[in-house]
Amino acid sequence: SVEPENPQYDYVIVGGGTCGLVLANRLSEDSNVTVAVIEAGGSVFNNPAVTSTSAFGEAFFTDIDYAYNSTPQVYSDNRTATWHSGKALGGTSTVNGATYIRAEAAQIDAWEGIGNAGWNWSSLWPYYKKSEHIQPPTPSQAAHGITYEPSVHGVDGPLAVGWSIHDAPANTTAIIGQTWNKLGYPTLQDDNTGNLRGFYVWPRTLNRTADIRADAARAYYWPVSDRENLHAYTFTTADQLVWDEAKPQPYGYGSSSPASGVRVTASDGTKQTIRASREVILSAGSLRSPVILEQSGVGNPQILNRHGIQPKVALPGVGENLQDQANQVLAYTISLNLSSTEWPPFGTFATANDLFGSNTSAVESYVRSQIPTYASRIAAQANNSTTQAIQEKLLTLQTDLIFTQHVPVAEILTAPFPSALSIAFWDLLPFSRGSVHITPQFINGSAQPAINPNYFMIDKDAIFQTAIARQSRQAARTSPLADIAPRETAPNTTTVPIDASDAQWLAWLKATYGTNSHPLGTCAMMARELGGVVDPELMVYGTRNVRVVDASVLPYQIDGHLTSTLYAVAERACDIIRGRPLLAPESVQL
Ligand SMILES: Cc1cc2nc3c(=O)[nH]c(=O)nc-3n(C[C@H](O)[C@H](O)[C@H](O)COP(=O)(O)OP(=O)(O)OC[C@H]3O[C@@H](n4cnc5c(N)ncnc54)[C@H](O)[C@@H]3O)c2cc1C
Repeated sequence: SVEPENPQYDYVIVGGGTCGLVLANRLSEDSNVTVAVIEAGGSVFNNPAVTSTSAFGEAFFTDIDYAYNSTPQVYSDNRTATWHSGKALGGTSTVNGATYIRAEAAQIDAWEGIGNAGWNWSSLWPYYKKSEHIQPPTPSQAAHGITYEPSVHGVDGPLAVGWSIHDAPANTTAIIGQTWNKLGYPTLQDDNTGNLRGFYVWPRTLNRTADIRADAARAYYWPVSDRENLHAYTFTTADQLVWDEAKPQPYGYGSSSPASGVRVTASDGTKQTIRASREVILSAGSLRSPVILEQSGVGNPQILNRHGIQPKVALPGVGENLQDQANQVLAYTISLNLSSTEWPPFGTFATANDLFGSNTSAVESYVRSQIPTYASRIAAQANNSTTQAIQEKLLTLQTDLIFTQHVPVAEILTAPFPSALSIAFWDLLPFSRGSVHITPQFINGSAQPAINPNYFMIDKDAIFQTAIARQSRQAARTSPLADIAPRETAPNTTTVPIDASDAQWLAWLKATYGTNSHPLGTCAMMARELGGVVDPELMVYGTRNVRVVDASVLPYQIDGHLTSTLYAVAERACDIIRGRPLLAPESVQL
């Protein structure tokens, strides 16, 4: 079909990914409004690397994966890390591990304290449920040790959540669960209650009956794709926002005229402007939404001026505050004959007390004493976008969550495969901060943006990662797991001896980490004076009709995995945008 030149819609959504398609669906529920989605990728509806529930990793480095590279990491041997990221309708939900685990309640409650009135666990809770429909464990899965708590799940949302028909054999659930119980971790009835400490067999975003991945497109887009008021521009890249210069800047200096649309490039190189009569909403993900803002003149004037971009809104937090977790894997031979073809869904969440035991207060004292140093180090690398005092406030909040509220700090996945056992783990709440920004090469289309997570910049992260590695190894050396995993092959006890020092562990950790693929924080929802980019209504400060709704708005790392929380945030954002009454907060009673 022939597109009208410079077509106009009420809402233009940039990025048809995990959050973008929630917006596309909910905003177009109102047949009186028109909605456009601009998506750089295409449909993966029939792509087996996406649809198969056993294909994790098969889409990596294909044409639906951006496969971003970080800059050389100066605090860890100058290695670069590869960040997979979906380029398709459905975004990263089409290539991810599909794990469905919500955040820890106290972390979401803490959002309110940094300028986000109305955002807390109780107010997000009904939106977690609104997005989900749970498929209870089958009798056979229940016999394999899978449990759940019906009252905490949604029953009629678009997103299918459940356990795969290829679930791991019964004996491994018992072996792994008993091992973690022996180490003091309870087995949870359900890990989606907001209290994560313990061992659990987690559900995934999949349709069990059809045995197919439930990505954002399958859940939110395809069921409504024939709506006449919804149009997806696929294989189309958004370059920058267009401002209506004829209209006044509402807030004087440092604010913009309204955005009137988005300049896009189609796959054949044709450029056009898709006009927005109400709003432009960026949902291009943590690594792209901030650079689209920068290309549109919203960001740190020092950076914009360096690239010859006229600043429209001075917002130094754009692209800063990037946080990701470092992921590591211990490997063992296995003496069981397993037939499972799945990634076995066994997770353990550990608190600082679990990791440090009687040494916890000493670790807490050390971390608290170092906050000024950590804060000054973060401020020094942040392009003059923040101060030591601001970072001290933000790090103190995180420290309180860890040591006062006892939120889990480690996620450990114990995964028996037919040929090996792996134990993957990560520090959930790193203090290191980095950035993503435009470069001349990115602007001329020849390279990716500059992505620098600064892994291990802060020694707290090294201390925690080392303790988590030790705890993971201890699990492998505890029966009954020790009986089926007789020999460690990575790192092995020669490289990292059983009584290895912190320095020996750290050398191995820095040489082998990979990204955990959970980047966030680069358009943080936070008070503007703290470096925030969007307000509690997800509106970009200094603009009047540009919002961001994607992982970049999460202000700091959370427990669990991101999509469950992102679907909930996007659902709540839709009610905000539509001006509808928000769902009533609910407290979780168990
Ligand atoms: C390997 C991997 C495994 C993961 N495993 C899990 C897991 O098991 N469970 C979990 O909950 N989370 C997991 N995550 C994290 C989670 O999938 C992401 O955090 C989440 O999907 C991000 O959603 P988003 O809406 O922010 O961005 P995305 O879903 O990435 O959507 C952004 C969209 O914007 C498009 N886009 C970008 N730039 C432009 C542009 N200029 N013009 C037009 N379109 C553009 C992209 O193509 C993409 O479709 C994983 C992530 C990865 C990479």
